[in-house]
Amino acid sequence: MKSRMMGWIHMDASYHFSISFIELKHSGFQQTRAKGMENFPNEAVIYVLGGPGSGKGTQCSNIVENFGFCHLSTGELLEVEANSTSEYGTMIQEFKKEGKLLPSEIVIKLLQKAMEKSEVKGFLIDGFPRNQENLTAAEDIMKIEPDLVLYFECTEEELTRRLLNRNQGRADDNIDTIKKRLQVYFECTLPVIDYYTQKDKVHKIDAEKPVEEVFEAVKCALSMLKG
Ligand SMILES: Nc1ncnc2c1ncn2[C@@H]1O[C@H](COP(=O)(O)OP(=O)(O)OP(=O)(O)O)[C@@H](O)[C@H]1O
Ligand SMILES: O=c1ccn([C@@H]2O[C@H](COP(=O)(O)O)[C@@H](O)[C@H]2O)c(=O)[nH]1
Ligand SMILES: [Mg+2]
Repeated sequence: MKSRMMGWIHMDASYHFSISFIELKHSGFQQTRAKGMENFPNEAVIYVLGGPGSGKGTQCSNIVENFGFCHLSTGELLEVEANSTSEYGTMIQEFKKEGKLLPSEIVIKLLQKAMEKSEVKGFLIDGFPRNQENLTAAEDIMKIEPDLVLYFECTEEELTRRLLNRNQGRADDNIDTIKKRLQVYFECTLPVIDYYTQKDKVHKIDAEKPVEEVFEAVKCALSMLKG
């Protein structure tokens, strides 16, 4: 029987955190090989990073369609949580509006739950880790290490243009919040990408190109993972 130690988080109403450890039994989880996943290693973890609007979600959809990974966007997980009866709903909406990063404890709890629930054990983790605190939580609490980091590089001008034209009703796609999100990205997330570059995990992709060309580069990066 396979088991793994994972951290779990408790938070009280005044946002104080404590972490305890529970042993999660994996015996009940099916190691299903989804269609398209046959050539990838079991439990592959791919981090998908890049500025807001760089096309992370767009390319993750393409990857899922072609290769069958489980796509987990932490921004979307937070949105779902905010729209539920969660006690953190207001906090999440406020942080998103300000383009600020939520405490790692909240994000990893949602991520852990989604990973445990997924039958497909190859993960595309979109938009995480995006600061040093996230990175430490991923390594020390979740005990996950990416097999590969896809880094979508794009200019600030193009990111801003795309976000202003996205038209998906996102409350943070307005110029004031976009400026704040970009600042957080440059200050907090680029150092995370540098960290994984030092570890030789990063595959940098020119995300300024049309969607189809970006996907060709993505396929090339994924081919390095195949066993
Ligand atoms: N290569 C591309 N060229 C032009 N437009 C693109 C490209 N990739 C994505 N887009 C468009 O840019 C917008 C942002 O894309 P997407 O939502 O995939 O970005 P994201 O990185 O997930 O952003 P966020 O971090 O805000 O979630 C969408 O309207 C999408 O259709
Ligand atoms: O790991 C995360 C992911 C997201 N956030 C907050 O959500 C918004 C939107 O995220 P997208 O990935 O662009 O959808 C982001 O600006 C943060 O406020 C987070 O805190 N942590
Ligand atoms: Mg996205």
